[in-house]
This record gives sequence, C-alpha cells and structure tokens, in this order.
Amino acid sequence: MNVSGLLARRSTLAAFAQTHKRLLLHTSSRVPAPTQISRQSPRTRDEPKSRNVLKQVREASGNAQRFKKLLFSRLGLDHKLVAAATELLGLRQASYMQAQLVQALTDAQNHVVVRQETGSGKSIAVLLSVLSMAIRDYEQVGSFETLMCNTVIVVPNPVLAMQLEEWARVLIERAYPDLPAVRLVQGFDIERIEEQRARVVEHGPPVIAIGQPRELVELFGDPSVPLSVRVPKLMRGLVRDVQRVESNDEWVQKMMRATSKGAKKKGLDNSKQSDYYVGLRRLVIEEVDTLLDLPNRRRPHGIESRRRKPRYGRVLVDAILEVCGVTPVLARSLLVREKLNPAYVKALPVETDAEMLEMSGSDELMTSRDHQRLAAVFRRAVEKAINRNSSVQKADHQTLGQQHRSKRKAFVDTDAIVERSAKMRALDDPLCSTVTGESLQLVVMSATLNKPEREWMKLHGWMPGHEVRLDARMAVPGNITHHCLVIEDQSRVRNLRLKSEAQKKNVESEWREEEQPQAELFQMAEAAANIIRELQPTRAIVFSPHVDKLVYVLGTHGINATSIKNSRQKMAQAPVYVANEALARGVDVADALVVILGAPQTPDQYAQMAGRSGRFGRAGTVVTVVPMGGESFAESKMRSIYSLLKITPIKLSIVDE
Ligand SMILES: Nc1ncnc2c1ncn2[C@@H]1O[C@H](COP(=O)(O)OP(=O)(O)OP(=O)(O)O)[C@@H](O)[C@H]1O
Repeated sequence: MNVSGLLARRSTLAAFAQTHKRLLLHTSSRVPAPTQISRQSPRTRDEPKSRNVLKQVREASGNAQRFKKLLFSRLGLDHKLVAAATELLGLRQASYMQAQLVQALTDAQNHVVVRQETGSGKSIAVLLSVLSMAIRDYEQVGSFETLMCNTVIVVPNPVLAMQLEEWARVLIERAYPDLPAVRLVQGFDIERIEEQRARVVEHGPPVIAIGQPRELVELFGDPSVPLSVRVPKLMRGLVRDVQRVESNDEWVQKMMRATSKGAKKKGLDNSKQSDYYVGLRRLVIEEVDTLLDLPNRRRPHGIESRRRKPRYGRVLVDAILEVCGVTPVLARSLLVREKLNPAYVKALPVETDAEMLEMSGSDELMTSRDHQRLAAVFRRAVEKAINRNSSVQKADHQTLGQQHRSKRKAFVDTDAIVERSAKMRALDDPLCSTVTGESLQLVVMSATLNKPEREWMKLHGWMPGHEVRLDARMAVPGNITHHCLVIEDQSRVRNLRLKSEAQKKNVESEWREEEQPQAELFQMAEAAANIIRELQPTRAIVFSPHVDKLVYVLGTHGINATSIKNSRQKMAQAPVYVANEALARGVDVADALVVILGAPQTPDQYAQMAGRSGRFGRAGTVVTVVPMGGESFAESKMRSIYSLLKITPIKLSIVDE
C-alpha cells in the first residue's frame, strides 16, 4: 500500500473495532512471567516477622508463582486512601507482585530491587505505601511542624513527577480533605524551583518529595531546607537521655517533644520511642537505569568524561547515603560480608580485619564510639587501598570518595544536615557514624534494570546489607501486539519481513545514501498520521527524538498533537502526544496506541516505549515505522530487537504486503 493511499482509507469506528479484534486474535499468548522473590543473604534479626507477612500474602494468593489478586486494604495500607484509589484511579485488587512490594516497603527490613514488566503497577503500589505511611506518621506526631521529609522519590522526567504528584493529590483530597496535600507530597519542577523552594523554606519540606535529581539537589542543597535522617539507634539513646540533653537548640528540642508525644500516644515505653521519630527513611529511585545511565564499557572516553562530570542522580544518591551514614555500613559489608573487592581486605593489617569482624558481629551492642572507631578504620583502609592497588581500583576508590567533590561539597557543606550533625556532636554522638543501613531504605525500580546496573550499585555501596528482589524475566508484558512497518520508498509501505524473506529479495543491500534524515522523518510522520487515522485509538503516543518538529509535521497532516510535557494541561484537547523515550519513561497514559518512528537504539529503549501501551494487563498495540535504508539498516535492527526481547511481530492487516 501507498503512504498517501492510507490517508484515503478512513475507517469508521466499526471498522476499527474489527481491525482491533483481528489484532487481538493475534496477540501472543505469553503469560506474565512468574515473580521471583529472592534474598541476597539470610537475615537473622526480625526475619520471622517479614517471613510471616509474606507467608500470609502467599497463602492469601493461593499460588505464589502467579499474579493472583489480593485486596490492598488487607496489606495494611490506609483504608481511606485505598478506597479513593479504587474510586478515582480504578485500582482493583493488588497483584502478587504489588503485595510483595507493599510488604517490603512497610516492613522496611531490607532494600528493595524491583525489575518488573512495564505497567505492572510498581509506581502506584509505592505511592500508596508511602502515602499510607505519611498519613500514619502525621497521626502519630499530630502536626506538620515536626514532620520531616521521610520519602524522596527520584524520577527521570518532569512528566512522571507531575503524574505521581497528581495521583497523590487527588487521593489525599478525596480521602483526607482536611489535610493540606501540599505538605504531604510535592513534586519539584526546575521551572518553578525558586517559588517551590520559598514555600518549603516557609512551611517546611513535604513528607514525600518527588523530583528529578537536579531539582532535588537544588532543593536539599539549600541550607534552609532541612533533610533530617531517621536514626533509630541513635535516637533510642537520645530519647533515653532526653532529660539530660542540655541543648538550647530548638530543632533538637522539637524533635524530642514530637518523639515523646508520638510514643506516649501509643503508650510505648522509652526504648520504643525512637520508632516515632520521623525523618528520611526511604529513597525510591524510579527508572534507576536512566538515573545511572552507565557509560558504554567499551568507550573509555565516555567513562572518563562521566567520572569528571557525574550525573546529578549520582550526586544526589551519594550525598544522601553519605549524610545518612551508610558509608560506614558499606565498609562493613565490603570488608567483612560481601568481600566484593578483595583489595580492601588485602589492604588491611590482620589485626584490623579481626577487629572489624568482631565489631560487626556484635552489631546490637555497638556503641557510638565503636562506630566511630569503625569509621576511622574504614577510612584508613581505603586510604591504604588507594595507595597500594592498581589504577583501576584506584579509579574506583576515587569514584567512591572524591569524584564529584565540587558538586557534592556544595550539597553537603551547605546542607542543614551538616549543621545538624554538628549539633548532634554536642551530644557526643556524630550522626554519620552511628546510623545503620536499616535507617535508610533504598528502593530501586525499573522494567529494564539489568545486571550491570545491579553490579554497579553493589560495588558502589548503594545497597549495603540485604535486599529483597522482585524479579520478572520479561520487561515487556505479553498482552501487547507488536507491528513493524517499513517505508520502502515514497509511495510504498510494507510490513517487516522475516530474515529469510529479506535474504530472498536481497533488500538489505539497498542502501540509500542520498536519503536525508529530514525527509525520512516527514515520511514516517505521514505514515504515523495515517496509522492513527486508520486505527482511531482513544489516545496515542508517537515517539521520535525530534519532538517539537514532529508536533509540527503531524499538524500539517491534520493530527492535533502536543508534546507529552504538556499532557497534564492539555489532556482533553489533544489525544495524540509526541515524546521521546526519556520524556515518557514511566509515564502512564491510559489505553494509548504507541507509534515509534525509527528503530530504537537499544532493546531496553524499545521495551520502555512499547510499555506505554498495554498497561496492567490491558491489550496494547505498538506500531514501529522504520525507513528501509538509513544508517542503521533499520529493518534488520528491528528484527534483532524483537529477537532479543523474544517478541514475534505481527503483520499489520491494514497494510497489504
Ligand atoms: N491493582 C491494580 N488494579 C487496577 N489497575 C492498576 C492496578 N495497579 C496498577 N494499575 C494501573 O496500571 C497502570 C500502570 O501503573 P504504574 O504506572 O504504577 O505501572 P509501572 O509498573 O510503574 O509502569 P512503568 O514500568 O511503565 O513505570 C496505572 O494506570 C494504574 O492505575
């Protein structure tokens, strides 16, 4: 069929229904991959508790290996919030994965690594959990005055930040109309950062802060925005000694009062009061592979330039981990338990190693002085290791310790935490060396979180201690139908050919040097316009690296499109959004047809773009349009992407060949 010919074939709604039915018949019958839960290493303390909860979840679900449904309200989430989510967001029962995720978050015994299909409900489960906990904290403390930021959600783009903020806002407004939603949750946006920061300085930080790394670095880098950390053990000591605190410091006093009040309300004894101290306890990283954006291993230049100029995401996470005192815990896990880098161990004198082993074995009994000693030992060990070992290891240590000194310095030095930790020192208990890894839970999620990212996080100490893994084998859900159209020349469009067919016709060799990328974009845009007209979806997302240009070109073909950046304001007017992969990562647009223009660079990029359709088990359709020639031999690239993702593309029936 001819590109312009498609234009002429305007189908009616009924025709679309028929086409769609046909497409659905071809939908591959892959069942969702079973969720695997695994622990890095067996836990000793508190193990029975979390195990029991998971056992209950399993029993309730009947079969741990399948996505059986559970009630969110039975998972300990706030009932009113769950009711609002059912009413406003159409949330039904939780999937087994969501039940596991909610339990892992509310128990907070481990870090959590989630690699689940796109649209499987990761973000909404996390949001409901952290909102429920924020409401609980508020009820315990009784005022926003002393409630600090307890969850930071790092997102890859402003659209996802807005979406999560909006979900949270509508839920709070429906469930708790008297609470100021903006104090509970706020999305930070670089365009409004000054105004938002002023609000935070005046009223205090929101309990849940959502934003891109840069916005969050800007926000928490401000000395007047407090980011306190939850320090169970330290606080336990402090609360016991609360009468002895001879500090006129208002902040410490406030915290003490809030802590005691919360505990008294619950009728708890002093030793448990620390559980009601409220501060940063959870760092959630959405689309962690985007945040890390690991450079290609085979390109040393890229690695070097990343070292010189680290991404904001890393600056943020490293700074938070440092502030939360995870670094000394990292020392233990690296040196004693994981032994990931033997260089550390080798660098230590024998007696130091024994000393550390002894200390780490008696964790519960450790005093703040022990922690200080441990931290000092760790520093000496790292210094020694840096001096002794090869340049690669040296680079690694530098990455750990000094890499983005200037940025991080600005972050940490100006941060109110430093000031606060100095105040803590007045109590002879430096903040950073007394916190355990459990005081900050790290939750990393992505459908395309692969082994290199996991290894990187381990090696760089982002996950000291234990982790719960929620692993699915596939990144793309089985309920999506995939099609690929190839533009042969200006007047012909055909379906992707199998490799054998292509060899027969020898089309791969048709390299069209003279073809300009610009002209290709115009052709693909025309094909996209025709596909949208033909399939008449409720919504569509068209992907291309050239967002603004494509909005214009689609307009010339009579398609009223808008950039996904404006999706929240213009939802009603423009059912067609244009996006690139980065802008739409993690974004949820209901029932969208996905059209991808040009072959994606990697299978992960394809999986993420395709995953904007077929959300939470609904049927979805993805049509990729590629030019036949071009630099990358787009057709064969698409074939290899499909084969790597184990996808069988289906011929689009509206195209003859
Ligand atoms: N239990 C549920 N019942 C009904 N709908 C649900 C349920 N859980 C999630 N959804 C819906 O599924 C859609 C996708 O959810 P969400 O954005 O949380 O998925 P995700 O796994 O984070 O996706 P991605 O990997 O693309 O970021 C949302 O529209 C959400 O409302």
